Amino acid sequence: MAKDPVRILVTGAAGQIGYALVPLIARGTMLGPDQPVILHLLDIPPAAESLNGVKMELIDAAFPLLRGVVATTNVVGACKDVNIAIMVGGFPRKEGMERKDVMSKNVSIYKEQASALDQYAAENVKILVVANPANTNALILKEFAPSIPEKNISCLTRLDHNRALGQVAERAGVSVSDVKNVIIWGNHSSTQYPDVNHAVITTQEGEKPVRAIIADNAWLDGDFITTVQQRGAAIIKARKLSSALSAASSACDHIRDWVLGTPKGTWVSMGVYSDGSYGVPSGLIYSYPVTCAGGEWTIFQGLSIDEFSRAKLDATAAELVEEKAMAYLCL
Ligand SMILES: NC(=O)C1=CN([C@@H]2O[C@H](COP(=O)(O)OP(=O)(O)OC[C@H]3O[C@@H](n4cnc5c(N)ncnc54)[C@H](O)[C@@H]3O)[C@@H](O)[C@H]2O)C=CC1
Ligand SMILES: O=C([O-])CC(=O)C(=O)O
Repeated sequence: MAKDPVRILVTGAAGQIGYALVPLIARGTMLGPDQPVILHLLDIPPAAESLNGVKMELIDAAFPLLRGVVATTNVVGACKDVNIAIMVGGFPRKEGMERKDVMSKNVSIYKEQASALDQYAAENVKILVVANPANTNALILKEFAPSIPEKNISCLTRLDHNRALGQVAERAGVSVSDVKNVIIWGNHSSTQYPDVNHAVITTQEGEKPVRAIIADNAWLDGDFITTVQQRGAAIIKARKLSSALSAASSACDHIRDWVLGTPKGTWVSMGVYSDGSYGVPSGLIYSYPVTCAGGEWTIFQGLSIDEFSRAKLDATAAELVEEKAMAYLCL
């Protein structure tokens, strides 16, 4: 029997990530080739005409799975009955800025849109915050949407996770699909900790630790980490615009794994509400290794954390505590 369509909200849909993301959703990359979708596209009035152009192109592309497009500048109309919300709307940083430098512009958007989602979204809506500072925007959204369970609110660190997979694959000379179980800990910022200590590469002789195959701890503990931490800035420097196609693709990966489940023996990184796991203060949106099944994520427990890693997990947590205080000052 044909499935009922799922309503997916994309905010900031007239922007660069929005333009890359909506065709992926309409093609089935996010929820699979048999799942019809209705897209709800939100942007602000100055972008209304451009948003309408995106709607026209979606119609022109004749996507078989696309059962409807709502393009609006009205937050309530956009949030009505949505099952999934991808929150991209906001302002990107420019060269030379840190992501938290756009905090004052963006957190107030998340407070306002939290209320609309709280009141009008479908029960059990799953929310992914992409706009920066992503973890703190997601935390503000959580705090101002009291009826939405915290397990339904997340932020995107899958792009950092995918960047880490890409760096390891290039260095090891293997296919990216043979690398798994890297971890991004903490904030989607330059304090994030890309961790390969539990990551493996599939070889003809089975799975081998990344550290054994790459055999270059100086690189893994040095340039690898800074390359992933600074990749967003490197893209801005090169394109004069921040990452868009990779962000859109990673947002699809994030939702797909959350809804449809992670493959057996694999975890992915998601920014989720911390419960104190791995000694991280509770009450932050912190990126952890998670497995997903039945539409729910679970923090993967029991990994050993060495002294080098401990310091990095703590430093990125400390930045999130600071950002939380800064966000409340902005509101
Ligand atoms: N978490 C992650 O991995 C990544 C996050 N980002 C962040 O995603 C956000 C979007 O990036 P881009 O698409 O490149 O920016 P963009 O400037 O091209 O698009 C943003 C869109 O949001 C709209 N917007 C602004 N305020 C809004 C509001 N109140 N409601 C609805 N829409 C609103 C703008 O009109 C614009 O169309 C930025 O904050 C950027 O820093 C970007 C890349 C990766
Ligand atoms: O770096 C930025 O400002 C955009 C972003 O979040 C990323 O590419 O990871």
